[in-house]
Amino acid sequence: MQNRQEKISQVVVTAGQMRDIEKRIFAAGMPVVALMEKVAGLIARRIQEIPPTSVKKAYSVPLNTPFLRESPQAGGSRVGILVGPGHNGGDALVVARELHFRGYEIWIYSPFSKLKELTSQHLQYAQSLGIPIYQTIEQLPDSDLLIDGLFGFGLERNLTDPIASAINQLNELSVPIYSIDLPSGLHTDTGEVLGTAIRATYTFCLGLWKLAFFQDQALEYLGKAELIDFDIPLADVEAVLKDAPRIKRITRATALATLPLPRPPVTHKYKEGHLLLICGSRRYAGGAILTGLGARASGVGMLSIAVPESLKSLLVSHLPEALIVGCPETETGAIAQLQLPENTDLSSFNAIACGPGLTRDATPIVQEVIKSDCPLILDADGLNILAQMGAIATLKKRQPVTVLTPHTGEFQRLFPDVPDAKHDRVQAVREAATQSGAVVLLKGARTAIANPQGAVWIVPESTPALARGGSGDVLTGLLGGLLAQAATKQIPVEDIVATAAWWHSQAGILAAQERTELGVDAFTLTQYLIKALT
Ligand SMILES: NC(=O)C1=CN([C@@H]2O[C@H](COP(=O)(O)OP(=O)(O)OC[C@H]3O[C@@H](n4cnc5c(N)ncnc54)[C@H](O)[C@@H]3O)[C@@H](O)[C@H]2O)[C@@H](O)CC1
Ligand SMILES: [K+]
Repeated sequence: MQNRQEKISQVVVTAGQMRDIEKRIFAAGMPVVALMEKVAGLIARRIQEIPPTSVKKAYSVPLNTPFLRESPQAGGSRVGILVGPGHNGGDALVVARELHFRGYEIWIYSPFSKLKELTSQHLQYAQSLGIPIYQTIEQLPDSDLLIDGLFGFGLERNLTDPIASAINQLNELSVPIYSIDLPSGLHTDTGEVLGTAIRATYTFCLGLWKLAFFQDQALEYLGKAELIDFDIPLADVEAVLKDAPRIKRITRATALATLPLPRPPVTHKYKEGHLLLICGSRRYAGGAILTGLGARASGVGMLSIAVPESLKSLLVSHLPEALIVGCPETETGAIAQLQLPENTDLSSFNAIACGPGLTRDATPIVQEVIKSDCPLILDADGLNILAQMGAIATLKKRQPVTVLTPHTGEFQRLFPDVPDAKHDRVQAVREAATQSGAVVLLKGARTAIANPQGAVWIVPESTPALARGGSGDVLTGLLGGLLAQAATKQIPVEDIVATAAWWHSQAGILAAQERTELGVDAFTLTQYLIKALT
């Protein structure tokens, strides 16, 4: 049984779902006022706890900046509170009041003339405490920290002046900004910037993770993100999400539970999966090695690698444990024909991963594996060839599992008619999967994986260190190895794909921590895969 915290940390909601969950809580009797007190109290506490060194823009704040002390000296810590018209502004005003009583020097920026009732009451009380309130940006005194409570999930249209230009000016100050719920100006679901948006140093996401936190276009605005769990009952979450296809964050606990560990005490190599990699060409020999090393790290029982004949000895020297199948090659050095060992055909394998380094000259090979009845992963040139064949029509004819692992460019070539790959990556990957019947993994800063029923997994953390040639080849091998091992188990394919993507990201994160973001070449990455689990 997963505990509540683990379950809550997996959930990702849209603004509409969050509103419905909130409605249930209020309908059950929780007073709105009490919930705001509770949530804002938690935020105020976190603001006092966060050490300045963990803050991205900390260079703009001297390390001993007093505003972050538990008990700041009176007059030493200046916090500006940005207040919007809705309950996001109400949260910010409760934070203002709490920090005021903790000895911080507070001022309030409240540019809206019409506020929701509760927000207006909090503003009135703040004023009665003598906290200065300003309506225009020009009046604002200096501060050491800004708290952004302009808009939360209630933002529904583009920001316009004067608030848009005020946000632009606030972003220019070299002062850290902590956003409440999400940086004001971001669309809660797509993460799009609605006119302009606060560039936060830190964001306190309230209650449940909102979808924007996992959309690539939002990342540079979010800063460091943290979930403030305010005890939303799981029953309310379940009641609202019930039949809707879920969007989930893959956590360490889920990924580890999906890995084929521990192994049964009595087993043999073929029981632990037989993977066939089809990869490489004279031009791209390294891709085949990296794919093989990714597969090696998966622990797969048997690994066969089909490459052009002229690459055979190279592959043997790098992967002595693998069965290297040298194939006849074209004049250009691509695989011309799959020449599998005697008594073996494509159905002998538990999974096939096909694509890295093939070149488009291997088109007949890709056509052949698509016709096979073996679970299949297509990557790189495998995807480009599939795109030429017409991805959706081709995949619809295929019965067994297919996994596609495109980056954004490949995705657009595969699914030219799926709208919005730039506007909303999560929606795009979901449509691609439902239309094609494949499990689709869309690579990015936040990789998203969808199954044909529309369920989505998101890899919640990664590193730009992985934006490097060959790192995708490693993922393909790793994923192939896990898929082959899962062949006899009842694990949903998308769980395996998400686990592979999570593992790949974790290895990148660990390698970048030890070697900087410049030190994570694809070969080095393969050396961190096992380390990331231990
Ligand atoms: N979901 C929950 O259970 C809780 C929510 N709380 C807070 O409540 C927030 C949501 O509150 P609201 O629904 O009041 O929404 P917001 O506070 O996000 O703002 C909505 C207000 O902004 C106005 N508005 C929207 N777009 C605008 C634009 N482009 N220009 C100018 N005005 C615009 C709307 O008319 C409305 O008055 C959350 O983000 C969170 O901070 C917390 O107080 C407590 C718990
Ligand atoms: K906000």
